[in-house]
Amino acid sequence: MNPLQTDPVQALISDELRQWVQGQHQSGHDAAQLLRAMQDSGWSATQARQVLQHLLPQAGDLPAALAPAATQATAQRGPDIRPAHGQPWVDGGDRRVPVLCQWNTPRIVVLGQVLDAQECDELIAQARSRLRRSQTVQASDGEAQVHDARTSDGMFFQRGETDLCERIEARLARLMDWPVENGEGLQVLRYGVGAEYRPHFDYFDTRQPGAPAVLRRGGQRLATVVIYLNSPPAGGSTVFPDAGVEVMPLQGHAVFFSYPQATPASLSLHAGTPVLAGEKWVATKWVRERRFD
Ligand SMILES: O=C(O)CCC(=O)C(=O)O
Ligand SMILES: [Fe+2]
Repeated sequence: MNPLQTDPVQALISDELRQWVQGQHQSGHDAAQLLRAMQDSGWSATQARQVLQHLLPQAGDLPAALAPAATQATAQRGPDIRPAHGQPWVDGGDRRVPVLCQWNTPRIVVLGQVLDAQECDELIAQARSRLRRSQTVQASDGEAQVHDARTSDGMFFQRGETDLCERIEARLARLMDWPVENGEGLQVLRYGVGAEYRPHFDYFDTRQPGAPAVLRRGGQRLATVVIYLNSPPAGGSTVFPDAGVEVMPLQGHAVFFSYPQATPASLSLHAGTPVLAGEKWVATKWVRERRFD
């Protein structure tokens, strides 16, 4: 055991996870239902039970671990990037893409050279004149709003808007084994010195009044690919606080992560850390459950 972590269970519990468990419990979901939801998100039964027992001591004894067959039967196939037969790369259709690192819970895959330097530079050039201060989706009504948590400039391409977008989208669809039509258009972001994207989830919170409007087009988001279009001299990594993972921004590399269940138990909380020198440019692809029009 790591001598620095005196309570390994507490180390698993972020504020978001705590609030989610307590909120779900208060709104009538019992500990067994929460155990199932956490297992469906990829948690081991042992760790999920430890977390639930810590947060809901009043809930009493939890059921034994769910049989794997029970969770697998409810699990649906979603977008994923998985190298075959222990190979160090995945097939992107028009190129082999190196897999540098991968995690299972949460599912995170770090890829090298998804885009070459020329493609990165071209995408930046196509996006530059269309940048506007980035917005976030307003939870209350589904409208886009400028927000302090997100201090970048950004723009969206339509899906297939340029030959380059089409080529990148076909490559990403092949890598994720998920239809091009289920993807939102590429978003390009530029962060200057000090700009960041504070910890957030990419899925939509279905309890919010604005959710139906957002979900009507293509359903829930299931996964994200963030592609680094340049290499900032310092800062600008992508961090996953619940997974203890930090991905460094290097031109052409990318990080894929998925959240099959749209809850904090997905452990997909992530942030773009402040840029300390120069600029950071990324392209983000979000993919949905169904066709996105
Ligand atoms: O800039 C980053 O590293 C993360 C971007 C991100 O989280 C997003 O676009 O949703
Ligand atoms: Fe994000």
